[in-house]
Amino acid sequence: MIEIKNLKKSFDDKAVLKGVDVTFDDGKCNLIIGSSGSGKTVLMKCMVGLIKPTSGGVLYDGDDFVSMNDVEKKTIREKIGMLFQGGALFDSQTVEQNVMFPLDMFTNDKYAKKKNRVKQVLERVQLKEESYHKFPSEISGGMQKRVALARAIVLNPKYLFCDEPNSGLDPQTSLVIDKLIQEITQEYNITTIINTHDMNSVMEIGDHITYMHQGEKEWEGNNKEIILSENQKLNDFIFASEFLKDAKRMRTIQETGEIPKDMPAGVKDAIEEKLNVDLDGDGHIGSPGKNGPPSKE
Ligand SMILES: Nc1ncnc2c1ncn2[C@@H]1O[C@H](COP(=O)(O)OP(=O)(O)OP(=O)(O)O)[C@@H](O)[C@H]1O
Repeated sequence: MIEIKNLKKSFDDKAVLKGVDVTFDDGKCNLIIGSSGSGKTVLMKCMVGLIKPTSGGVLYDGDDFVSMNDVEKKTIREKIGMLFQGGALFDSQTVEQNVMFPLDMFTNDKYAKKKNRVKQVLERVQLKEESYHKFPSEISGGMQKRVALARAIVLNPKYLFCDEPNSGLDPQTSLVIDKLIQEITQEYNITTIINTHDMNSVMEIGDHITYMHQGEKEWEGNNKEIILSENQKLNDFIFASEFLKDAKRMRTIQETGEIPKDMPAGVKDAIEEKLNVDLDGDGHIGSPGKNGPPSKE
């Protein structure tokens, strides 16, 4: 668990974070959303120690990272995995070498043990052995993201930070990467924080969503609550963003009664709840057995 306590950050006299309080739980995909300049990246950088906050706390399982000395901070950093925007793979190293890099840096393990661990995580992200000796330029964008994810989890992190994990990917590949991050988060009970602009991700894997607006936490909730939220700023943000296409789809559904084939299940369920109708005829409003009232048949 990571707790952010009254976190403030100013650059000169410009307040960028104005006292943020939020808790990110284990085993959950915690998404941070908000328009450009709202403070998402500064918040994430304060959490991993790349920026020193002006005041407030960042508690990793109860221990305040901000007030730790360098040795203590190192023990926390060793438990953090990071998936950078664009993947940030080393172009001149093979897939296997890229994933082995953190093991070379932070462990004294023998080569055979490291190789075995690399194989294990590459298998976990479903990368075929034939790509292990390829260079990043020789594999697709989706495969590069898998490699970057494998590298982020190779040291068994307790906390995983992902900055725009879907940037540059098509919607279908984005969904695959989202699902992979979600599965890994649940499987290893990781506290995962994802900075994203992708509303499909919000609907698919948003266990907990923090909406940032002008340096403040304006709203928090899950992917069902976000659709039903009456928060005006949040709704303005949602409808001004990529989600517009889903809003349009919603209108299409209302007008024609047809669900677009490529609509993610989470979006469909949320729209069912918003409209209070069973669009796909599965006998439920929202996801079966979990959310929403039973359909009125
Ligand atoms: N090192 C810095 N020095 C001065 N101002 C900064 C610095 N880093 C960020 N800022 C300012 O802080 C504000 C918040 O920036 P931040 O990068 O956190 O936004 P964001 O929500 O992540 O936006 P985006 O979605 O575009 O990445 C912006 O006004 C930015 O100019």
